[in-house]
Parts: sequence; C-alpha cells; structure tokens
Amino acid sequence: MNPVATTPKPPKPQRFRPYDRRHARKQAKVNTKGIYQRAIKDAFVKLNPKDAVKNPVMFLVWVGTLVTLAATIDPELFGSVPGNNPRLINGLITVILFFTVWFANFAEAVAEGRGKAQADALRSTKSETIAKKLSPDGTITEVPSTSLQRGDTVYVVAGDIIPADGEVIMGAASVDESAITGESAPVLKETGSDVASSVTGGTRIISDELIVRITADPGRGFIDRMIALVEGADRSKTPNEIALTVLLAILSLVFLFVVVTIPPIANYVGSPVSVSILVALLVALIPTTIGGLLSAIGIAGMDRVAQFNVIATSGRAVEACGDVNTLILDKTGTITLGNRLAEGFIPINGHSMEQVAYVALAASVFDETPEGKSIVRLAEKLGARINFDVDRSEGIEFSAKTRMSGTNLPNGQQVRKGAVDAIKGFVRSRNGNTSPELDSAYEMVSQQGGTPLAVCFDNEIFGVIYLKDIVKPGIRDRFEQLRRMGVRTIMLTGDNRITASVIAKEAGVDDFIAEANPEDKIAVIQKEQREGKIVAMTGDGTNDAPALAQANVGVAMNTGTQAAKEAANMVDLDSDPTKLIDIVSIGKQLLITRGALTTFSIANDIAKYFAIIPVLFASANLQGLNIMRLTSTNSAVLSALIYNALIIPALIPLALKGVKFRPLTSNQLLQRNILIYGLGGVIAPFIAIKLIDLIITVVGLA
Ligand SMILES: Nc1ncnc2c1ncn2[C@@H]1O[C@H](COP(=O)(O)OP(=O)(O)OP(=O)(O)O)[C@@H](O)[C@H]1O
Ligand SMILES: [K+]
Ligand SMILES: [Mg+2]
Repeated sequence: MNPVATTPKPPKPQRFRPYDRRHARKQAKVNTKGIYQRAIKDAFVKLNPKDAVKNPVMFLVWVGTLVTLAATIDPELFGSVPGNNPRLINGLITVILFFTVWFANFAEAVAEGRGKAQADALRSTKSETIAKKLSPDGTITEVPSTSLQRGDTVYVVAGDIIPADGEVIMGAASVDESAITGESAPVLKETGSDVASSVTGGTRIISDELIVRITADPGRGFIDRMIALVEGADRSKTPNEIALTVLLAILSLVFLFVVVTIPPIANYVGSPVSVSILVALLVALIPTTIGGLLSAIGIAGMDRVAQFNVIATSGRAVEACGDVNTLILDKTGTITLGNRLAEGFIPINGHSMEQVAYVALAASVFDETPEGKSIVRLAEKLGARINFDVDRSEGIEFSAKTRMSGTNLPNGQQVRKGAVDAIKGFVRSRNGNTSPELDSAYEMVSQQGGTPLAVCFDNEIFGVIYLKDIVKPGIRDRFEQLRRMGVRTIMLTGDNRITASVIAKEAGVDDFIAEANPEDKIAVIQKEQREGKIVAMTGDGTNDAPALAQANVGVAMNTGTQAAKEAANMVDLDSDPTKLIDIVSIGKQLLITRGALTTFSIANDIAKYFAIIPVLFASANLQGLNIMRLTSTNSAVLSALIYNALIIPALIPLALKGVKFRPLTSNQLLQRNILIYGLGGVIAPFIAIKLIDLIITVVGLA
C-alpha cells in the first residue's frame, strides 16, 4: 500500500479581494439608523473645547466660527469695511463654519458608532452573577462574581455563567461562547489541554462541570477589555496619527501667516477685506478635509478588524499591520488544511504491514491529537489490536520540542513515533540502527508534501506513517498578492526539510524554515527585526507567548492560552491563523486611505487658494486674475467654504470603508495616489466651486 501522489487541483483564478469576506463577523446586523441618530447627538457633544482642542485644524475652524459670530452680532467690531449687508455674509460664513466643525465631529461619531453599539451588546451579556467559590477545604461559598480575585478557585456547573476568566484545573465541559465569538456551536473545555483549557467570563457552561482557577482581577477580564476596545475608550492616537496631526497643524500655521499678510496688500491695491472673509479664506486653505476625517479613518480601521472577529488591543497594532514587511506563518493548519490524516503505512527493514500497523497503534493509544487519532483509526482498519494493558501503560504526549509521542508499556518497553530525525536520535541513543530504506521511505512521503512519522519499538524502526496534508486552495493567490504589496512570507514548520520545501513551493511562500522548534520562532522574528523589518506572526498558543510579544503584530488564537492572549496585540475570536493575511491587508488599506485622503485634502486646498485669492483683488481692476469668472468676492468665498464643508460628509463613506485597494508596493501606491487623489484633488474644487457660485448667484445670496 503505497501512498499515492496528491495532485491538488489548480486553484481557480480569483478576483482580488482585499480580504476574505467569509471571515466577516456573523453577527446580528448593527442598527445603522441608531448609529446615525446617536452620531448626530455626539457630534454636538464633541463641540466642547476639551475635545475640540485635540484636533488643531478643526479647533482653528471652531475659533474662527466664534470670531465670525461676533462679527455677525456687531459687523463694526473689527472696524468698518465696505460692501453691502456685511451682517448677512458674516452670518452665512458663521453657519457654514459651524457645520464644517460639526461634520468633522459627525464623521468621528459615525466611525465610533458601530463599536459603541457592539460595546452595549457586550455589556448586556455582562450581568452580575453569583459565583461558587471553592475554599481550600473544599467548601463552596456563594459570592458575587465581581468580588473574585486572581487566584481564586470556583466551581461551575451546566447552566452557570462562568464568573470570570480562568484556566480549567479540573473537569471537561462544553461551553457556549457565542457571547464573545458570535459562534453558537459549543466549545469543549478541558484541563491540561493547551488549546482548550482557558475559559472566558460571561460565557455559559452548557454541560457537565468544571473547576476553574481565576486568572483575571475584577473588571479586567476579556469582556471588559473587549468592551473598552470596541468602544475605543482608551483609544490613543498612534505615532503616525500624531505625526500627521503635527504636520497638519504646522501647515495651518503657515496658512494663518499667509492670511495675516493679506490685509496690508489688499489695502494697498485698494480692495480692503473684512475679518470674516479672512477667516473664511483661512478655513478654505487649511487642510480641513483630512483634519476632519483623520480620526474616523483610524477608528474605522480598527472597526474593520473587529468585523473580522479580531480584537485589536490598540489602533497602533492595526496600523503596524500596514507596515508589515515579513509575515511568519505556520505550515500545518495555516498554509495547509491541517487535518493531517494517516494515509498509509510503509513497512521497512523486512517488517510486515501488520507489524507497522501494530507498532503505530501502540504508539498512538494515548495520542489525542488529530494525527494520533487518525493513526489509531487506520491501524484498526488494517486489523491491528492492542495486546497490552493500557491502564498500566504510560502515555508520552507529543511535544513540539521532542517532535515525538508514544507509550511506555507495563513491561518497560517503549514505543515511539515522530519526526524521522527525532526517532533516529531515539533509537541511536538505545544503540539501534537506522537504514537507507528508512531514508527512501521518508523521502517518498516528503516529496509528496506529506509528513512522514517514523515508528519504533524500543531501538528498532519498523516503518513510516504517511500523514497527508493538503495546501489550502487559493493560498498561492494570497501570497502572490502579499508579494505585490512588498510583504515577504516565511513558512515555519517543525516538519522536515523535504516536506517543507515541497509545501513551500506549492504554496508559493518566499522562504521557509524547517525542523523548527518553538524557540526558533522568536529567533527568526529577532533576526528579521534586526534587519529593520516589521514582523507579523500568529500563534496557536503552544509556547507562543514570547514570540507573540516579540513580533510587531502578534495574533493569538482565542482557543490559545491566557498567556498567549495577553502577550499578543490581537486576538482572533475564530482562531483561524489564515486571518493574519486579511489583517495585514486591512492595515495596508488603512494607511493607503489615510495617504489618499491627505493628498486629496492638500491638493484641494491648493486649488481653493487659486480660486479665491484672485477674486479678493478683483475689485482693484485686476479682473484678469478672476480666471474662474466667479460672480463676486462674497460668492467666491462662500462657494469655496460650502465646498470645503460638504466635502467632509461626502468623503465619510470612503473614510469608513477605505479606498479601493490594490496589491501594490508602497512606491507604486504612492504614484497612483498622487495621480488620482492629487490630480483629482486639484480639479474637483474648481468644478465644484464654479457650480456652487452659479447656484448662489441664481438664488441671489451674494
Ligand atoms: N502526534 C504526533 N506524534 C508524534 N509526532 C508528531 C505528532 N504530530 C507531529 N509530529 C511530528 O513533529 C513534527 C513537529 O510538529 P509541530 O507541530 O511542531 O510542527 P508541524 O505540525 O509539522 O508544523 P507547524 O509548525 O506548521 O504546525 C511534525 O512535523 C511531525 O513530524
Ligand atoms: K480646507
Ligand atoms: Mg503543529
């Protein structure tokens, strides 16, 4: 029975998706109308100076609004200026400026809306519960869940809400985690398992009972953190946002200076300008579009990640995704389907198929991994039966470090299976021999991308188990997209070199590291970081905490250990390692959106400068400057201001959804952006301002 070559179907050519919609959160649709209603109110609340000052560009507009308001109440306040009905013009400017600020607040409020709605939903699941606290003497006292401390032990039974985050120390039970994951299928929780021993406060146990050691202090549990995160309560500006805010503030100061120099010139050419018009000019020129949308873009990025059922601990983490150069991925389960099943046994050294099947079975009776269970099934199918006392035997659990698992029989004999080099080492240390036949069996399996496991009984190797694994359909495409974005992918696997190289080639990763143990992960990350790379990785929780902490972007699986979840800066509630690829795409899209809208905003301002400045001097017989043939100074300024205000709400959908995203390198993207958003940003205001000018002239406003 020889393993057959697996010829995977070539993946269908796919349309590019920035990320895989299948991952999108399967949650109840949020009430969009509710979000807008709330945002309308919040946009007013955000007018208070304490909040407003955090955004220097919009704060300047806010101050300008107050100045023009004063000039509306008393048009002579800043000295008399010529022109008809200054009160009407000042009033109109005040209203438009007010809405400019309000629109920016509204953009931010809408971006926050979905998270707030989600936080409310989470809060409603977080009702106060009674916990059954276990004393060291075994007695149970009922206490409110909020009084539990880290280190306490509690008893939970079917029907109970788990009172706080913890690790299962006794028992096995199924738990409904839909409150946090939105996934209604119950999850098995049991002690001693790396992936299933952590429980989350607020989830409900639906069968059996557990004893749980609490690992979180009151108010600091996973749900609490989740609420704070989706709500953006402790959202602080990312370094990039701060840098951009400073840049925009400086730009605004420059324009302030430009505007202040206008009155002397205007007076000189005999065309004096009022303070309100100057304020309007200033607002038209400073980068209000990006200033108004900046925080909405950042919040929406975090929100998009949350829609994928991934909880990011900070905006910074999402943004770091956009800068990622190196992606480190596991082979099994990430690049391959991961349900590695035993496909066949290859006897060597004169042993029979029955013998290999028997030894493989003996080595796997205690092995609870999917691989182990599939070996038991295949061996039993081939007629192998256990003929030793299992109860008196000792199971040797698989570990990624030893890369072996097996059984110590009651009579002291040892059966093992594992990576071929590990088993070679095992038999050599017992004065056994390896053979060329082993190597050819091993190569045959590996060359088909399978995982070969050697099986031995004491110091004698009986044969090789062929574990078949299949590269995920479509994954090659995703890696190709990542490459076009300038992201290098490295596959890290505990498997042997040949298997690793076959899978690496088939999947299209850029590089691979074989025979890696968990410590190698951290070494690879550090090496990349020393070369100045930003590294993202995902971890399934087995010893991954240090590597998750070391990586710039570490995504822990929700099924992972508490330590891994705390070390990571993101947690995937669906525990799907492939999502890392989506997250990196979302991060890139966030940066691209911000870049595109910044370019657009600044290009707009330049255009507005050329639209307005000539009109200011037009009355001084400089009509030649008025290339756009705008009706009057007032109508030109009002048109520019109206355009300037309306462009903010017009761009809210783009800011929230992100700009259309293509897998290109940053340089290509920059060129594209300058072309589309730069050129578009220069042309759009000319057209829009001319149109608005026509309308307000017809309406007779100015
Ligand atoms: N249940 C098991 N019993 C014995 N040996 C195993 C078992 N599972 C895996 N192995 C061997 O140990 C090696 C390392 O396993 P490990 O989980 O670290 O890596 P992997 O599953 O091959 O790849 P990845 O790092 O992508 O998950 C495997 O390649 C295989 O040879
Ligand atoms: K502006
Ligand atoms: Mg593995």
